[in-house]
Amino acid sequence: MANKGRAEMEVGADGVALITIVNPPVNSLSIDVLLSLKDNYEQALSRDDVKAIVITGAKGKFSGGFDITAFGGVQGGKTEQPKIGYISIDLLTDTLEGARKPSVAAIDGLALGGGLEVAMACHARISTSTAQLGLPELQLGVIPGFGGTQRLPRLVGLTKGLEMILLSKPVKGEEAYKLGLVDALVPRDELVKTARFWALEVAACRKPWIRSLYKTDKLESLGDAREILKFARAQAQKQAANLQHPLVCIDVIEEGIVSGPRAGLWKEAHSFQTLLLSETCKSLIHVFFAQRATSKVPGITDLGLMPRKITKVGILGGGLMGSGIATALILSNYPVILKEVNENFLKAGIDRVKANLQSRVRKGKMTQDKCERTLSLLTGVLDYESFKDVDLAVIENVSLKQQIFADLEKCCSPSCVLATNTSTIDLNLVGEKTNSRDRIVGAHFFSPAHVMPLLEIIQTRETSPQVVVDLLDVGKKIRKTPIVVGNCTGFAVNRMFFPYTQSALLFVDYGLDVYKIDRACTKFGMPMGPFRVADLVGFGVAVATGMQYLQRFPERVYKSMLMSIMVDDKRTGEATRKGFYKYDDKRKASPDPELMKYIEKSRNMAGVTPNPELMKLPDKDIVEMVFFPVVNEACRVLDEGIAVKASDLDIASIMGMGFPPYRGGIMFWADSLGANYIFERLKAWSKMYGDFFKPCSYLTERAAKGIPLSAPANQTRARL
Ligand SMILES: C[C@H](O)CC(=O)SCCNC(=O)CCNC(=O)[C@H](O)C(C)(C)COP(=O)(O)OP(=O)(O)OC[C@H]1O[C@@H](n2cnc3c(N)ncnc32)[C@H](O)[C@@H]1OP(=O)(O)O
Repeated sequence: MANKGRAEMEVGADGVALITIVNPPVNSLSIDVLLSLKDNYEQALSRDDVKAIVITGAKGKFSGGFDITAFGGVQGGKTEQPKIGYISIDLLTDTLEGARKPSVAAIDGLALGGGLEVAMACHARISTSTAQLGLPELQLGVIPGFGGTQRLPRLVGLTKGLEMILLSKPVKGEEAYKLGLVDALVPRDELVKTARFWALEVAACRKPWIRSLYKTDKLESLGDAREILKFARAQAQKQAANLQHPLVCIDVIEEGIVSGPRAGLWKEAHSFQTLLLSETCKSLIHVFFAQRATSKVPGITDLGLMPRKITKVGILGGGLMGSGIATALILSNYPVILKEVNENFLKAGIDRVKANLQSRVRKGKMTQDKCERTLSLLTGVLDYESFKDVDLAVIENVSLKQQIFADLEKCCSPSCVLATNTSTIDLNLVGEKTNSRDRIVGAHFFSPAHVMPLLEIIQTRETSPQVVVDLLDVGKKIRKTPIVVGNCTGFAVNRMFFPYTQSALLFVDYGLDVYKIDRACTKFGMPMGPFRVADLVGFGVAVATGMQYLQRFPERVYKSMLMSIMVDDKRTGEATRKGFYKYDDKRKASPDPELMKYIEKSRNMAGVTPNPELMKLPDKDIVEMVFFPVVNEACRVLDEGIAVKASDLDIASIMGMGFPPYRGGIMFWADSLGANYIFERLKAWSKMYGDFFKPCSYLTERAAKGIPLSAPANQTRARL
């Protein structure tokens, strides 16, 4: 097999060996790179003409960390791994940090995970101000495994070290310098030169020769350290009660503080190995690659098309979504023209954008000055005059979309992409009165649009691949994760979301408690249960969406009357302070005993007698009852070719519905339980509760053949 990357060494006349990590695109540390690093080191240490060593990464990136592609091989038992502790102790600690010749890391671009750990094993670090330094391993379900749990707290202090590791939060060079993580900041073109000089100065004992593993000046006293660790444990459990690895990480850090850094290194190495094989790690690695795979769309991104440059965006409608989209765009430096129908609406739209930016200023995410510069990218207009030179026009939920598209066709340049933000509307209808159907595309943002990370890009049969490529590029620039889907009622995310609420409503009619369902879902890892979400979104939207589904899929909609009954009583969710929960002045939700009267009415209307046995169900069953219909619908979405691949639905469920990422997304989770198990349960429920649960043909077939739900189907009738 071809080598996966290498480290290259060049010895200069100054006596410095420059070792460069070369493994595009992010110079990840594959086993090949690490072994080659070791070879180079041994050579540098044995050569008389080498006085000091500088490590850097090729093409302006130090290293993106351990090679994540190798995780899968290890988990599947296919890749042989070096023995435990070989990299972190033998190589980085004993060979590199313990060497008789000093090493300096020259950091530009990124030093993440194992990359930063290599740098921390060096005796000094020089960085550019824009470099990103961090230990994001927890995001992947593991802990730093090359000494990071020991060295980072010793370099930046325990509190900051814990924050960076537990939140997987990198810092920029500037902050790293203030924290003492790097020793000097220099411009990019002076980086290697300064590092060489620094390394020679260390060798000549004119600059400190620091082994970070044994630094203690930044560490708190044992008593204080224990308090800090106790607080960190409580926080970690509060944030994600189902996750073990943050707690393991804190234990490993504690071991180093209590029993010394070498004991800490050993505990780290063993824990890393165990966590690597955990379900959480497997799920999170899957999510890492699935997220990157969403922008690889067969038949679109493999045609060699380059995204066209979008220099200006026009937005029609400055309501909640329009203003959110405008905010997202100007935050990424796109000039935006916002059109409204009258002065009042326009002012309200611009004020919303201002409020969105001000909220960032208040949270310390943006300076007032930057806020004003960003806002200057927004222009409000009342006519189409300035639309002549826009490259992308986004239409918010305005009535008369057809007319608007016909108008736009006349005003905009013939190459302008015409995008509509919609959650349900049929795109074919929207473009009916134009000759521009090839440049009409859906851009479904999730509210609040400047915060939520997902962007559904909806393609009709006529949308050109170029237009999709253009929108994928804009999506990436405004830091959204895009998924490309076909045109249908609800597209991918809402198609999956609908059965989630439906199933919950059905089981309330049959005797389950609203709050018990919500609790089971949040314990499973959802940020909110289906009823709390309905309160947040407002019943108006939920009831209207329900009607659309009823029209489109009458055979599998459960007609619960509960929400309509509550709407009749002006009880429509959080906005009215009363929904499934009641809300106090601070919008804190609490269960409302009054709810029972609506539930009883709903049960009467449905003609069902509640079954008290349902209240005895364990949380696991409730979760399955709520989510298996979602799996069933996800299977239909795949089968119909609305989504191209199962992993896109994993990302859609995580980013659009809040499905816990550490379960890998809806399809990945379903496969962990097995198609047959899901099929059997749905079949049993469909006998008891009706066709809402009836397993679809895709699920039935895969269950019968024992094929995983996410395995690609050769014969998928792609609608894209
Ligand atoms: C023992 C150690 O402690 C354990 C570890 O080090 S675990 C690894 C820790 N490192 C990380 O978690 C960093 C993960 N990577 C990232 O966050 C981001 O990729 C990044 C910030 C490095 C770059 O982001 P960005 O420029 O947006 O590019 P992005 O699309 O994400 O990545 C570019 C490519 O590099 C790949 N890549 C990124 N990091 C990688 C890694 N550590 N290993 C292998 N491949 C990696 C991506 O899969 C992608 O491949 P593709 O082009 O085939 O899809």
